[in-house]
Formats: sequence, structure tokens, C-alpha cells
Amino acid sequence: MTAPLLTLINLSLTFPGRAAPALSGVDLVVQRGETLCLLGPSGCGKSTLLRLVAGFATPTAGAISWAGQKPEIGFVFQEPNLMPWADVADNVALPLRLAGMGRRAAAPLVEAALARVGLAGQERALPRQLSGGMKMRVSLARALVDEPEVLLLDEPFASLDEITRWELNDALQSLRGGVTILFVTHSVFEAAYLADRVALLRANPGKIHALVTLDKASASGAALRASPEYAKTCATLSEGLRQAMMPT
Ligand SMILES: Nc1ncnc2c1ncn2[C@@H]1O[C@H](COP(=O)(O)OP(=O)(O)OP(=O)(O)O)[C@@H](O)[C@H]1O
Repeated sequence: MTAPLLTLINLSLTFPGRAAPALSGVDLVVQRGETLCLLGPSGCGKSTLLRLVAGFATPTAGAISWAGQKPEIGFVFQEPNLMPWADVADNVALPLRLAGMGRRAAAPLVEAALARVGLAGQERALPRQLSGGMKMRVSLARALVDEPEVLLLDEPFASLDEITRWELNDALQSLRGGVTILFVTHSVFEAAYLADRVALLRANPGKIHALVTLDKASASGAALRASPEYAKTCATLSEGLRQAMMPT
């Protein structure tokens, strides 16, 4: 059974000094526990939509409505944005420390968050000692450490090599169900792998072109990537993206 967590109603945003809206008339219902990917051409408003949901920006028109109180939200950006002078534990603990929690109380939560992203035992490492993929795992652990109900990810794995990206996709997939995920990507393959549903966006103005519900195969990892279902989903999304990029 599905339960709506977030409803966007006729959401629009025109940036100051811009004639055309970045987003126009976006209606979307996000279900609790789903992974929804936002896929579309550059400039169609994917990041803007995520920032509106996070509360980093204010819509010009329309409404954002949560079922109940606005939940705790974790945000992961394209860059890991780690403090270079602080070790992994202190980087991950940042949201807890900013909320006033002491280092000792934060330690078990940091440990648990690191275990969830496959970095158990790396507390004392410094960012410069980590690979790009490990830095992104730290960034993911920092977003998870205060157990958010919602995770917003803005092209988090775009600058990683393909194999590392697959590993990070698997790390994210292991969180599925427990947290509601909105994931911005340019990659048809990543969306096909991760999403329960894909919102295909078109540009000028940014709006939802189509919502695609994916048939989730029971397989994961290499078996899913090699499956005919996955190939079919990639083809469906590629065609959807092509249509979303055609002029109206
Ligand atoms: N702070 C801003 N001020 C003015 N215009 C902006 C601002 N931020 C974004 N825009 C414009 O809004 C539109 C949507 O931008 P946005 O970054 O949301 O798109 P995107 O789909 O995430 O793009 P990309 O895939 O390239 O990251 C673009 O035309 C962009 O130039």
C-alpha cells in the first residue's frame, strides 16, 4: 500500500531578473519509502526542484505540502564538501554537533552511519587519505547520521568512475524502503537501476514531461544490470528522455 509523504501542487519558480520560469506548474506526489529519480536535460530545473523541496529556495507560486510535520531531510550534493582538516568521524558528526550533541553521544550514531555506507572502522581517516568514492560515502553517512526520513541527492555520483558509481548505487539501494529518496541524475542507466519511479523533466520552462513507474526486478547488482528487464527499462527511459528533449 502506498502513502503520500510529499505533494507538490502547481509549483513554479521564476528567478529574480529572469523572464522565463525555471520551473512551471509542477504537480507531483511522492510516496513514503519510494526512490524517485528526476531525469532530464541540463537546465530543466532538477536541482531547483530539489532545492525547493529542501526549503533552500521559495516557490514563486504553488505549494509544497508534507503529510504531517516537515520531516528531517538529508541532502547530498555533487561534491562531497568535507572539512579537509577534520577526520571522517568529525565530518559525519557535523549535523549532530550543530544540533548541540556532544562528541561522545554522537560517536555510536556516527559508527552506525559509517557501517550503513560500508565505511566501518574509517573514523580516524582524513579526507585526503580517501578515494573519491570513499569521500562520497562519507558525505552520504553525514546525510544519514541524524536518521532523516527523506534523502535528497543532487547528481551525487556524477564525477565518479563507472565501477565506483555502481558500488555507490548499491550502497544507496541497500537503504531502499527505510527512507524516501529523491535522486537527481543525468544518467538513464542510474535511474533505471535505482528508481521505483522516474520523473522525466523537460526544459523551457522546466516541467514534468512524464512519470514512469518501473517494473522492479527482484535481482540486484550485476544480475540486475545484465537482465533483459533492465535493458528494457533503459530503452524506455532513453525514448522518454528523447521525447522530453523535443521542442513542443
Ligand atoms: N540562482 C539562480 N539564478 C538565476 N537562474 C538560475 C539560478 N539557479 C538556476 N537558474 C536557472 O534555472 C534553470 C534550471 O536550473 P537547474 O540548475 O535547476 O537545472 P538542472 O536541470 O539541475 O541543470 P543541470 O542538469 O545542468 O544541473 C536554468 O536555466 C538555470 O540557469
